[in-house]
Amino acid sequence: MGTPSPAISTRALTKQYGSTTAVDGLSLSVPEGVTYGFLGPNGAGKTTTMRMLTGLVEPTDGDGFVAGTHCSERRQLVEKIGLLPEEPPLYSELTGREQLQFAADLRGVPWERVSDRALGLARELDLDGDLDRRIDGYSKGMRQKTAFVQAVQHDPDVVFLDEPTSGLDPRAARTLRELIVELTDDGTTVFLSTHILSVVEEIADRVGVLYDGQLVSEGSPAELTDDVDSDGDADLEEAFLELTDEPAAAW
Ligand SMILES: Nc1ncnc2c1ncn2[C@@H]1O[C@H](COP(=O)(O)OP(=O)(O)OP(=O)(O)O)[C@@H](O)[C@H]1O
Repeated sequence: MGTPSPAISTRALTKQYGSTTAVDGLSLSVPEGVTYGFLGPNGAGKTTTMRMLTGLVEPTDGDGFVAGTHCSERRQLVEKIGLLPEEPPLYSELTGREQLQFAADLRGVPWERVSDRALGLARELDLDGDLDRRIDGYSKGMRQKTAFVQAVQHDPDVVFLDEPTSGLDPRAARTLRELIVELTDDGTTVFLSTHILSVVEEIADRVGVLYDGQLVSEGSPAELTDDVDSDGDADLEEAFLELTDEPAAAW
Protein backbone atom coordinates (compact mmCIF):
# COMPACT_ATOMS: atom_id res chain seq x y z
CA MET A 1 0.00 0.00 0.00
CA GLY A 2 1.37 3.43 -0.93
CA THR A 3 1.66 6.41 1.41
CA PRO A 4 -1.64 8.30 1.51
CA SER A 5 -1.44 11.66 -0.23
CA PRO A 6 -1.36 14.61 2.17
CA ALA A 7 -4.51 16.67 2.72
CA ILE A 8 -2.52 19.85 2.10
CA SER A 9 0.78 20.24 0.33
CA THR A 10 2.64 23.23 -1.00
CA ARG A 11 5.77 23.53 -3.05
CA ALA A 12 7.73 26.77 -2.98
CA LEU A 13 4.48 28.69 -2.51
CA THR A 14 5.20 32.39 -2.77
CA LYS A 15 3.20 35.60 -2.66
CA GLN A 16 4.65 38.95 -3.43
CA TYR A 17 2.75 42.21 -2.84
CA GLY A 18 4.85 44.81 -4.60
CA SER A 19 8.17 44.77 -2.77
CA THR A 20 6.72 42.81 0.21
CA THR A 21 7.22 39.06 0.16
CA ALA A 22 4.27 37.90 2.26
CA VAL A 23 4.97 34.17 1.76
CA ASP A 24 8.42 33.11 0.73
CA GLY A 25 8.90 29.69 -0.91
CA LEU A 26 6.73 27.78 1.55
CA SER A 27 6.85 23.99 1.28
CA LEU A 28 4.73 22.04 3.71
CA SER A 29 2.78 18.85 3.94
CA VAL A 30 -0.18 18.19 6.21
CA PRO A 31 -1.39 14.60 6.59
CA GLU A 32 -5.08 13.76 6.46
CA GLY A 33 -7.14 13.87 9.62
CA VAL A 34 -4.85 15.99 11.76
CA THR A 35 -5.16 19.42 13.31
CA TYR A 36 -2.25 21.50 12.06
CA GLY A 37 -1.52 24.58 14.15
CA PHE A 38 -0.16 27.33 11.91
CA LEU A 39 1.65 29.87 14.06
CA GLY A 40 3.65 33.00 13.44
CA PRO A 41 3.95 36.63 14.53
CA ASN A 42 1.73 39.38 13.10
CA GLY A 43 2.51 39.84 9.44
CA ALA A 44 4.31 36.47 9.11
CA GLY A 45 2.11 35.46 6.16
CA LYS A 46 -0.43 33.08 7.75
CA THR A 47 -3.56 34.71 6.32
CA THR A 48 -1.94 35.08 2.91
CA THR A 49 -1.05 31.36 2.94
CA MET A 50 -4.62 30.44 3.81
CA ARG A 51 -5.97 32.75 1.13
CA MET A 52 -3.75 31.08 -1.47
CA LEU A 53 -4.68 27.58 -0.29
CA THR A 54 -8.38 28.39 -0.50
CA GLY A 55 -8.10 29.89 -3.98
CA LEU A 56 -8.88 33.46 -2.90
CA VAL A 57 -5.48 34.83 -3.85
CA GLU A 58 -3.27 33.73 -6.72
CA PRO A 59 0.28 32.76 -5.77
CA THR A 60 3.10 34.67 -7.44
CA ASP A 61 5.01 31.41 -7.66
CA GLY A 62 4.85 27.78 -6.56
CA ASP A 63 1.91 25.45 -6.09
CA GLY A 64 -0.59 24.41 -3.46
CA PHE A 65 -2.81 21.33 -3.37
CA VAL A 66 -5.72 20.80 -1.01
CA ALA A 67 -7.64 17.52 -0.90
CA GLY A 68 -6.00 16.50 -4.16
CA THR A 69 -7.04 19.67 -5.96
CA HIS A 70 -4.77 22.41 -7.23
CA CYS A 71 -5.57 25.69 -5.55
CA SER A 72 -6.21 27.40 -8.84
CA GLU A 73 -9.21 25.07 -9.38
CA ARG A 74 -11.49 27.17 -7.24
CA ARG A 75 -14.75 25.55 -8.41
CA GLN A 76 -13.60 22.04 -7.49
CA LEU A 77 -11.95 23.26 -4.32
CA VAL A 78 -15.06 24.93 -2.95
CA GLU A 79 -16.93 21.63 -2.34
CA LYS A 80 -13.99 20.06 -0.56
CA ILE A 81 -12.97 22.85 1.80
CA GLY A 82 -14.40 25.10 4.47
CA LEU A 83 -13.03 28.46 5.50
CA LEU A 84 -13.55 30.54 8.60
CA PRO A 85 -11.60 33.72 7.83
CA GLU A 86 -10.61 36.43 10.29
CA GLU A 87 -13.50 38.58 9.11
CA PRO A 88 -16.28 36.18 8.22
CA PRO A 89 -18.43 37.04 5.21
CA LEU A 90 -21.97 37.32 6.61
CA TYR A 91 -24.94 39.22 5.23
CA SER A 92 -26.45 41.47 7.91
CA GLU A 93 -29.89 41.50 6.33
CA LEU A 94 -30.22 37.69 6.47
CA THR A 95 -31.22 35.65 9.49
CA GLY A 96 -28.66 33.14 10.74
CA ARG A 97 -30.68 30.30 9.21
CA GLU A 98 -30.88 32.09 5.83
CA GLN A 99 -27.13 32.71 5.95
CA LEU A 100 -26.45 29.00 6.46
CA GLN A 101 -28.83 28.12 3.62
CA PHE A 102 -27.14 30.71 1.42
CA ALA A 103 -23.68 29.28 2.22
CA ALA A 104 -24.89 25.79 1.25
CA ASP A 105 -26.40 27.17 -1.98
CA LEU A 106 -23.14 28.91 -2.87
CA ARG A 107 -21.38 25.56 -2.74
CA GLY A 108 -24.11 23.90 -4.75
CA VAL A 109 -25.02 21.69 -1.77
CA PRO A 110 -28.77 21.16 -1.16
CA TRP A 111 -29.77 22.61 2.24
CA GLU A 112 -31.76 19.42 3.02
CA ARG A 113 -28.52 17.48 2.86
CA VAL A 114 -26.70 19.61 5.42
CA SER A 115 -29.49 21.08 7.56
CA ASP A 116 -29.42 18.35 10.25
CA ARG A 117 -25.68 18.76 10.69
CA ALA A 118 -25.88 22.58 10.58
CA LEU A 119 -28.68 22.73 13.13
CA GLY A 120 -26.94 20.19 15.35
CA LEU A 121 -23.77 22.31 15.36
CA ALA A 122 -25.82 25.45 16.05
CA ARG A 123 -27.46 23.66 18.99
CA GLU A 124 -24.10 22.60 20.42
CA LEU A 125 -22.89 26.20 20.18
CA ASP A 126 -26.09 27.47 21.81
CA LEU A 127 -26.94 29.42 18.66
CA ASP A 128 -30.15 27.59 17.73
CA GLY A 129 -32.38 30.05 19.64
CA ASP A 130 -30.98 32.94 17.55
CA LEU A 131 -31.13 31.40 14.08
CA ASP A 132 -34.31 33.25 13.12
CA ARG A 133 -32.97 36.66 14.11
CA ARG A 134 -31.27 38.95 11.58
CA ILE A 135 -27.49 38.93 11.64
CA ASP A 136 -27.31 42.72 12.04
CA GLY A 137 -28.62 42.17 15.58
CA TYR A 138 -26.02 39.49 16.37
CA SER A 139 -23.21 39.87 18.89
CA LYS A 140 -19.61 39.23 17.80
CA GLY A 141 -19.74 35.73 19.30
CA MET A 142 -23.02 34.87 17.51
CA ARG A 143 -21.46 35.95 14.22
CA GLN A 144 -18.42 33.83 14.90
CA LYS A 145 -20.56 30.78 15.70
CA THR A 146 -22.57 31.27 12.50
CA ALA A 147 -19.36 31.57 10.50
CA PHE A 148 -18.00 28.36 12.03
CA VAL A 149 -21.18 26.43 11.23
CA GLN A 150 -21.18 27.70 7.64
CA ALA A 151 -17.53 26.64 7.27
CA VAL A 152 -18.09 23.04 8.34
CA GLN A 153 -21.78 22.21 7.75
CA HIS A 154 -21.12 20.58 4.35
CA ASP A 155 -18.61 18.16 5.91
CA PRO A 156 -15.55 19.33 3.97
CA ASP A 157 -12.35 17.30 3.69
CA VAL A 158 -10.19 20.21 4.85
CA VAL A 159 -11.20 23.15 7.04
CA PHE A 160 -9.21 26.38 7.37
CA LEU A 161 -9.84 28.24 10.61
CA ASP A 162 -8.39 31.69 11.32
CA GLU A 163 -8.72 32.55 15.04
CA PRO A 164 -11.87 30.44 15.39
CA THR A 165 -12.45 31.24 19.08
CA SER A 166 -12.28 35.00 18.50
CA GLY A 167 -15.09 36.72 20.44
CA LEU A 168 -16.38 33.49 21.99
CA ASP A 169 -17.10 33.26 25.71
CA PRO A 170 -15.15 30.59 27.61
CA ARG A 171 -17.94 28.00 27.40
CA ALA A 172 -18.47 28.52 23.66
CA ALA A 173 -14.69 28.48 23.09
CA ARG A 174 -14.46 25.14 24.85
CA THR A 175 -17.37 23.72 22.81
CA LEU A 176 -15.68 24.91 19.64
CA ARG A 177 -12.41 23.21 20.60
CA GLU A 178 -14.36 20.01 21.22
CA LEU A 179 -16.06 20.35 17.83
CA ILE A 180 -12.66 20.73 16.16
CA VAL A 181 -11.48 17.52 17.83
CA GLU A 182 -14.66 15.78 16.63
CA LEU A 183 -13.95 16.99 13.09
CA THR A 184 -10.52 15.37 13.05
CA ASP A 185 -11.90 12.22 14.73
CA ASP A 186 -14.19 11.99 11.70
CA GLY A 187 -11.22 12.29 9.33
CA THR A 188 -11.43 16.00 8.50
CA THR A 189 -8.13 17.87 8.31
CA VAL A 190 -8.08 21.15 10.24
CA PHE A 191 -5.63 23.93 9.38
CA LEU A 192 -5.76 26.22 12.38
CA SER A 193 -4.18 29.65 12.61
CA THR A 194 -4.30 31.24 16.04
CA HIS A 195 -2.27 33.30 18.48
CA ILE A 196 -3.84 31.42 21.41
CA LEU A 197 -1.08 28.94 22.00
CA SER A 198 -2.90 27.05 24.76
CA VAL A 199 -5.50 26.03 22.14
CA VAL A 200 -2.76 24.76 19.85
CA GLU A 201 -1.08 22.92 22.71
CA GLU A 202 -4.40 21.30 23.57
CA ILE A 203 -5.68 20.22 20.17
CA ALA A 204 -2.97 20.40 17.49
CA ASP A 205 -1.24 17.21 16.36
CA ARG A 206 1.36 19.13 14.37
CA VAL A 207 2.56 22.71 14.43
CA GLY A 208 4.29 24.85 11.84
CA VAL A 209 5.87 28.17 12.74
CA LEU A 210 6.04 30.83 10.07
CA TYR A 211 8.42 33.78 10.28
CA ASP A 212 8.82 36.35 7.53
CA GLY A 213 6.93 34.10 5.12
CA GLN A 214 9.15 31.06 5.79
CA LEU A 215 8.62 27.94 7.83
CA VAL A 216 11.18 28.10 10.65
CA SER A 217 10.04 25.04 12.61
CA GLU A 218 7.65 22.14 12.31
CA GLY A 219 6.73 19.15 14.47
CA SER A 220 4.41 18.01 17.22
CA PRO A 221 3.89 20.55 20.02
CA ALA A 222 6.13 18.36 22.23
CA GLU A 223 8.89 18.29 19.58
CA LEU A 224 8.84 22.07 19.31
CA THR A 225 9.11 22.58 23.05
CA ASP A 226 11.82 19.90 23.35
CA ASP A 227 13.81 21.69 20.67
CA VAL A 228 14.10 24.81 22.81
CA ASP A 229 14.47 23.01 26.15
CA SER A 230 15.19 19.30 26.18
CA ASP A 231 14.39 19.11 29.93
CA GLY A 232 10.74 19.36 28.91
CA ASP A 233 10.23 22.49 31.01
CA ALA A 234 9.38 24.82 28.13
CA ASP A 235 5.82 25.38 26.96
CA LEU A 236 4.69 26.31 23.47
CA GLU A 237 4.76 30.01 24.29
CA GLU A 238 8.45 29.84 25.19
CA ALA A 239 9.16 27.81 22.06
CA PHE A 240 7.25 30.34 19.95
CA LEU A 241 9.10 33.30 21.45
CA GLU A 242 12.45 31.66 20.89
CA LEU A 243 11.68 30.53 17.33
CA THR A 244 10.38 33.93 16.30
CA ASP A 245 13.04 35.99 18.02
CA GLU A 246 14.61 37.94 15.16
CA PRO A 247 18.22 36.69 15.26
CA ALA A 248 17.24 33.10 16.05
CA ALA A 249 14.68 32.99 13.25
CA ALA A 250 17.16 34.55 10.83
CA TRP A 251 19.71 31.91 11.84
N1 LIG B 1 -3.55 42.73 0.10
C1 LIG B 1 -2.31 43.03 0.52
N2 LIG B 1 -1.62 44.02 -0.06
C2 LIG B 1 -0.37 44.34 0.35
N3 LIG B 1 0.28 43.70 1.33
C3 LIG B 1 -0.36 42.71 1.95
C4 LIG B 1 -1.69 42.32 1.60
N4 LIG B 1 -2.07 41.29 2.39
C5 LIG B 1 -1.02 41.05 3.21
N5 LIG B 1 -0.01 41.91 2.96
C6 LIG B 1 1.31 41.91 3.64
O1 LIG B 1 1.80 40.59 3.65
C7 LIG B 1 2.43 40.30 4.89
C8 LIG B 1 1.77 39.09 5.52
O2 LIG B 1 0.46 39.43 5.94
P1 LIG B 1 -0.57 38.37 6.51
O3 LIG B 1 -1.88 39.07 6.70
O4 LIG B 1 -0.55 37.17 5.67
O5 LIG B 1 0.09 38.02 7.93
P2 LIG B 1 -0.49 37.20 9.16
O6 LIG B 1 0.56 36.24 9.56
O7 LIG B 1 -1.82 36.65 8.84
O8 LIG B 1 -0.62 38.33 10.28
P3 LIG B 1 -1.62 38.50 11.55
O9 LIG B 1 -1.15 37.53 12.59
O10 LIG B 1 -1.40 39.91 11.96
O11 LIG B 1 -3.03 38.24 11.07
C9 LIG B 1 2.36 41.58 5.72
O12 LIG B 1 3.55 42.29 5.53
C10 LIG B 1 1.19 42.34 5.09
O13 LIG B 1 1.34 43.72 5.25
